[in-house]
Amino acid sequence: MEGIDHLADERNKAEFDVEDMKIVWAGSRHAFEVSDRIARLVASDPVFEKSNRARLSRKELFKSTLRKCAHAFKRIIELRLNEEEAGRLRHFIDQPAYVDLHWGMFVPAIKGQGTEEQQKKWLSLANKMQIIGCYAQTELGHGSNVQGLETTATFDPKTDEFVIHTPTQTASKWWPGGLGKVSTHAVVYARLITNGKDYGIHGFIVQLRSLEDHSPLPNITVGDIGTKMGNGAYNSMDNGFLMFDHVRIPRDQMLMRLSKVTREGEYVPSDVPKQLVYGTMVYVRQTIVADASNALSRAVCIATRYSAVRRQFGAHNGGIETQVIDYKTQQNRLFPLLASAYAFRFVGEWLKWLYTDVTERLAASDFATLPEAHACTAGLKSLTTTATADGIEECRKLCGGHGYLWCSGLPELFAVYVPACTYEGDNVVLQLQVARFLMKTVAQLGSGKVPVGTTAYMGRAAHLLQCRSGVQKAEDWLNPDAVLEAFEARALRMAVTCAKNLSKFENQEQGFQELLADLVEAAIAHCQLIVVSKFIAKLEQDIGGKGVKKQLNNLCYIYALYLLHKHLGDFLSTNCITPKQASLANDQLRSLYTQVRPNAVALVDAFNYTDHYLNSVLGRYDGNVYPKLFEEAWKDPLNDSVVPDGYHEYLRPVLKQQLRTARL
Ligand SMILES: CCCCCCCCCCCCCCCC(=O)SCCNC(=O)CCNC(=O)[C@H](O)C(C)(C)COP(=O)(O)OP(=O)(O)OC[C@H]1O[C@@H](n2cnc3c(N)ncnc32)[C@H](O)[C@@H]1OP(=O)(O)O
Ligand SMILES: Cc1cc2nc3c(=O)[nH]c(=O)nc-3n(C[C@H](O)[C@H](O)[C@H](O)COP(=O)(O)OP(=O)(O)OC[C@H]3O[C@@H](n4cnc5c(N)ncnc54)[C@H](O)[C@@H]3O)c2cc1C
Repeated sequence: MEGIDHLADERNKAEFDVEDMKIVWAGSRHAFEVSDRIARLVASDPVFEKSNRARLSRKELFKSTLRKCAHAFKRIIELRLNEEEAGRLRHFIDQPAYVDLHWGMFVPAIKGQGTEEQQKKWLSLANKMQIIGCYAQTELGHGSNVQGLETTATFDPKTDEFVIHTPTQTASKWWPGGLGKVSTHAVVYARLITNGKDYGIHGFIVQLRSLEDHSPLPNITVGDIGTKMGNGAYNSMDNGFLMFDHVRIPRDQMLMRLSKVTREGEYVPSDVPKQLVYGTMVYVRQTIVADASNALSRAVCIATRYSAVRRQFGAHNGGIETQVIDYKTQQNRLFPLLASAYAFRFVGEWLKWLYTDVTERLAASDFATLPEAHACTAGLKSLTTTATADGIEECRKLCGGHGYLWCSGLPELFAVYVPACTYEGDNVVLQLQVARFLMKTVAQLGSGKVPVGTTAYMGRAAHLLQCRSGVQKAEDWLNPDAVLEAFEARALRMAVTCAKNLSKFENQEQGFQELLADLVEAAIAHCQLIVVSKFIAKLEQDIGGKGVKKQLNNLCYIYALYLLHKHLGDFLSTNCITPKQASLANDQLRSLYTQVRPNAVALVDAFNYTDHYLNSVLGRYDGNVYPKLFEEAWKDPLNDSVVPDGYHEYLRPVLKQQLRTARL
């Protein structure tokens, strides 16, 4: 059956041009061409083979990760890949590794917080990987509460050095990726103390290991924190612990772009907002949002192809059974995830734009949009990673029993992805940042200050607080204004209710703590509005290609109406819509599922994933699932022998015992 496309019928049904959709998904023809070329390069290189990852011991997995990283670096140099191509190469190799933190956090931290001189010195080493760095912020005792970190950096004016110290066990750095076994350097976040005064958290570049033999430098204790969830999965990463015993570093290894300590030990605060010390997190949260659509689309691609291959029930007189993708329940679970993958793609594109914009403004000393950029990156990181982690697990269930096999690709994808709900900010803690931002915005509504950007809708409070949806028939829910108004009214009303409840407390902070759960829900409503509005904005762009826009339109309204259905309680209790209108939204949703159905396989083909990248028997491009499941089963080490190891010691005696008992 090799070579036959079992999904050909599905592909023939498509009502749009997949090649054009591939360009939309990639963001541009250029981005598509780069991704396509690099994905094939990775897939054809045996060093990047990954189908046996689950069977490797932790040590073997880690060593093979080092090999892949070294080989990737060699290929980048040999092929003279530029930054974009190198990034795609790492992406398609698809194995969490120290390089993610080196390129993803260490380098950006120095770029964002180092002076020009510091950048020149450290980036020239880091860019050539003559040093390898990580981002050492979290401690055993504190992760979310960054202000609560305990590691100290005390200035010693006698020697012009900082003394980095771990005063307690809970002050040990704990979690940084790449720290455990690889990094030679770290950006360490510590409390800056000079002249006996504590100036709070600042970043310092600290060398951890010898560049000659890789042994830890004196007074540094460092190691791996242990095995994490799942076979293979995130265990290729050496998340580490780190303790300092009065380790000395030169003063100029404090990252001094924002604030400085002089030779005399005087602290010179920055004239820019001190929150910029959190800048690396804003950057990484933005990349995590862009990455959410990768992970979700991957799971959806597997579940969609397999749902078209899999048949259950419905056969009459020995005829062919029903493809499970034809069941409305399957569609109701799968298609909103397909729509979410596209929605997150477009909101990720927009967030990248927002980040670039705020970076340019900051460079020109315009800090006005920083709070919004923080709220958007925090809130969307939280929203998209939660939905993606839940979505991957849903895709596993959509694949029935076979989804639970490692070779479906879904268990490992889930185990690799799910910590995204925690790292770079716990998802609840991050929504509370959005809630604080919303409460501030609501409080300013009467002050004449006009809300802008993603909170501009709050400026129309007079209308949005009292409007009633004008939807009268199912098709009215395809009107962007009707959808936006419902989402805006819901978000605003939830935020205003929280603000009103807050005002009942004499102590605002105490009130905030009391209302945490409601505040998180209001923040989520605001973030969902952002995603819906950016999808609608995408549709207003000039999108060419046969039938492409129609498909995107369907997906956009599936995303919005599915959210409306899922959060119906919010929409009804805030009186934004009536039960009748909710029922019309459901009718429309069912109709959209019917329209998407013939296009579903082509819509996941548009992700342009290679079989290597998917690493899934169920998600194979050719749909040839069953023979390949057998092939994988035969490869399992348990099938190396017909009679298992341990039979003579542990099975035979039991069986014999039972036999004797049975005869009695
Ligand atoms: C191919 C490539 C694909 C890439 C694909 C992805 C790759 C990705 C691989 C990932 C691999 C794992 C990488 C994990 C790497 C870690 O996990 S690194 C560690 C990350 N740690 C965290 O995120 C900690 C979370 N905690 C925090 O961010 C902060 O402490 C909190 C929660 C925001 C609280 O801050 P706080 O200063 O204690 O308190 P708060 O009063 O709330 O804030 C003070 C002010 O600062 C503002 N503020 C707070 N944070 C910020 C900020 N970040 N910016 C601006 N302003 C801020 C607040 O709004 C507030 O403003 P005002 O109201 O005063 O005006
Ligand atoms: C795979 C992985 C990789 C990581 N990589 C790095 C790295 O490279 N560098 C690094 O420095 N760190 C790294 N981290 C650490 C990560 O950033 C932290 O774990 C994360 O910020 C969450 O902090 P925490 O562990 O202290 O959670 P906690 O804050 O202890 O959270 C525990 C619970 O308390 C709740 N909670 C906490 N505070 C509040 C509050 N104010 N209000 C309401 N609820 C609250 C949370 O919602 C959560 O349910 C990594 C973590 C993981 C899992």
